[in-house]
Amino acid sequence: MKNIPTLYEWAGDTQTFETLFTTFYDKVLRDDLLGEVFQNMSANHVKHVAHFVAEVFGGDKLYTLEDGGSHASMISHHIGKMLNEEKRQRWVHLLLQSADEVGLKSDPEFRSAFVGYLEWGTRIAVINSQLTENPMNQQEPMPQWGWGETGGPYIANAN
Ligand code: HEM
Repeated sequence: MKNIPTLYEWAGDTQTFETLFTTFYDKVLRDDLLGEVFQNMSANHVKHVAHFVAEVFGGDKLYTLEDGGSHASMISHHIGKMLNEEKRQRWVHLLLQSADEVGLKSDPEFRSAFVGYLEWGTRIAVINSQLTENPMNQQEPMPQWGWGETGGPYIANAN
């Protein structure tokens, strides 16, 4: 097939991601397990995470060019947070619930790629949250996610 859209194009636009994460963090802040974890999040948190994921999915570079973020700065937000599997699973669960609620594209291929990214990203977040220092170089490029990824096993300090 020619002209395969990026995950971002298939999902919609920046507003799609902002709506998704607005609904998600509404749930997170009311959640018995995650509410406390995010109680001090910044006013821009929702927008930043939406922009980060949209950029990873092939959208405009809003996180790196407008929000002043980088892959390393995203990682730094998780360092020392001591996240665990229970919290990770709740995070994924609430995001998938939000995806259905806001009517995110639900075809099997898109959702497979979406869940694949969430599994990857959240597991990296938990691993990094056990560290006391950010292992990532500021120059590291943003990750990119497409319709079928990973390319090999986990290598410590590579993410
Ligand atoms: C695909 C997975 C994930 C992505 C893309 C992601 C992305 C981000 C980004 C971009 C920020 C910085 C936001 C800002 O600039 O204000 C951030 C902060 C944070 N994330 Fe994540 N995250 C992921 C998974 C998780 C998970 C699973 C948890 C917890 C269960 C988590 C907990 C946090 C916390 C506690 C912060 C800092 C909040 C604060 O400022 O107080 N993240 N994340």
